[in-house]
Amino acid sequence: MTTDSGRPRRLTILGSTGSIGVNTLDVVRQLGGRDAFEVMALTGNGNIELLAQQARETGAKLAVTADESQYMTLKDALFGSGVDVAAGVSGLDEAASLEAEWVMAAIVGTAGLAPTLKAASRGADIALANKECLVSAGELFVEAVRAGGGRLIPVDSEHSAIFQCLDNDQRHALERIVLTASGGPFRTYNREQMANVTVETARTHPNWSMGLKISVGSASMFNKALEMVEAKHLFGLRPDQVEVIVHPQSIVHSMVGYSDGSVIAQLGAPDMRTAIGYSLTYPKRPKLDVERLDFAKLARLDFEAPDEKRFPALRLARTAMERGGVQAAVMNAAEETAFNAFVAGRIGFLGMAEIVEDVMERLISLPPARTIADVFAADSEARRTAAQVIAIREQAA
Ligand SMILES: NC(=O)C1=CN([C@@H]2O[C@H](COP(=O)(O)OP(=O)(O)OC[C@H]3O[C@@H](n4cnc5c(N)ncnc54)[C@H](OP(=O)(O)O)[C@@H]3O)[C@@H](O)[C@H]2O)C=CC1
Ligand SMILES: CC(=O)[C@@H](O)[C@H](O)COP(=O)(O)O
Ligand SMILES: [Mn+2]
Repeated sequence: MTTDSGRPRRLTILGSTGSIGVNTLDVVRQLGGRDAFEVMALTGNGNIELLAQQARETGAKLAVTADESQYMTLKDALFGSGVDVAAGVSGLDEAASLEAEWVMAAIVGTAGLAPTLKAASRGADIALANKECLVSAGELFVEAVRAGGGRLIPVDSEHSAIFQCLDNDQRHALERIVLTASGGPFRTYNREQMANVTVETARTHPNWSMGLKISVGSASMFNKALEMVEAKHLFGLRPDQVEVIVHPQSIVHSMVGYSDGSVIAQLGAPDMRTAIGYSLTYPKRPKLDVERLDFAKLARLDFEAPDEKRFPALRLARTAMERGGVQAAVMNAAEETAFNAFVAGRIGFLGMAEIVEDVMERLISLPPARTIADVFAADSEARRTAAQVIAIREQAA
């Protein structure tokens, strides 16, 4: 995919060693590899072997590990390759600063916010997989992209679907969006069954192959909770315009409802390369080697109302959106902290939502964020509070 001047399009992948990162590199290969794209920077964290391999294969200018202690390992792995190496927060900043026209934001969690903001502020098109940017920083993030002059192109499958279904000429007639949710591996479990699940079962998504954090988030439906807030900011919606429907097959990726009763949906196999490819070639569509839907084989598509009693994350997202201010940033940071505690075996599966709710109540009076620094402050406060709540629960147990 060359630019108008015929030179390869420059791109950077923040989080190239993760599930989205690997899929992005596959799409880049399918669309012409080095003939069509110039890879400026690739970043990872702990998976140094894969990062070095990707950097060599793509001829990246710069490879960055977020983990400073891995700097020498990465340097050694790339010895003689001509790839520059950097590490830590400053390394991520350097990666985001290189002149790539298109940046895939695929770092997991709030760690992705600062480098994505850096790329946005210098005017890069942002392909946004990292939903946490929008959940935490909301309008401030949208404004940063707007001020930079680049485009914000959603990659999250549901938001890509809505983006594909939204006709800008009909914006005035948009009534609602309907986010589909698989329901995760515990869709049919009762609360007693959910209380004792392991990380291994929680990370086993019925349809998608994804990183650990988002997979567990699908199981608790905190992924959908984050996506509700993400959608609100991406498409400028009121909270009551954001609906969720459980759709166990993950074939309908989401829908847009208009004032004449029409509902436009985007369908496809559960394969992130479609959304990634669209973000890379938008407004054109790429030709991709992904599965085509066979409707006769599919035979049926099911839908059911979500159960907010078994999955309180959805209720918490609605509360966060209605309260506004930094409540969504608090929800996001508390959830990340609770997720880490679940993975570490310190709390049970249901404890995650309980901790998030507790932290949101404790921090209900935090002032709204005027700047990104305020967002980071709220995020830190929520992590501190969540850590305290977890410690109190452990003492009581
Ligand atoms: N996976 C999917 O299909 C989808 C993902 N998303 C979103 O995309 C983002 C990435 O998800 P996914 O690819 O599944 O996640 P993964 O866990 O698979 O990958 C995360 C990436 O971030 C890097 N990373 C981890 N910790 C840090 C850190 N502290 N600082 C900098 N980099 C770090 C990892 O490096 P390393 O591996 O080297 O340790 C890896 O490159 C998330 O926000 C997720 O919600 C959205 C829709 C679908
Ligand atoms: C691929 C993607 O975008 C994920 O967010 C996926 O949709 C998770 O599925 P559920 O959260 O609906 O289980
Ligand atoms: Mn999604």
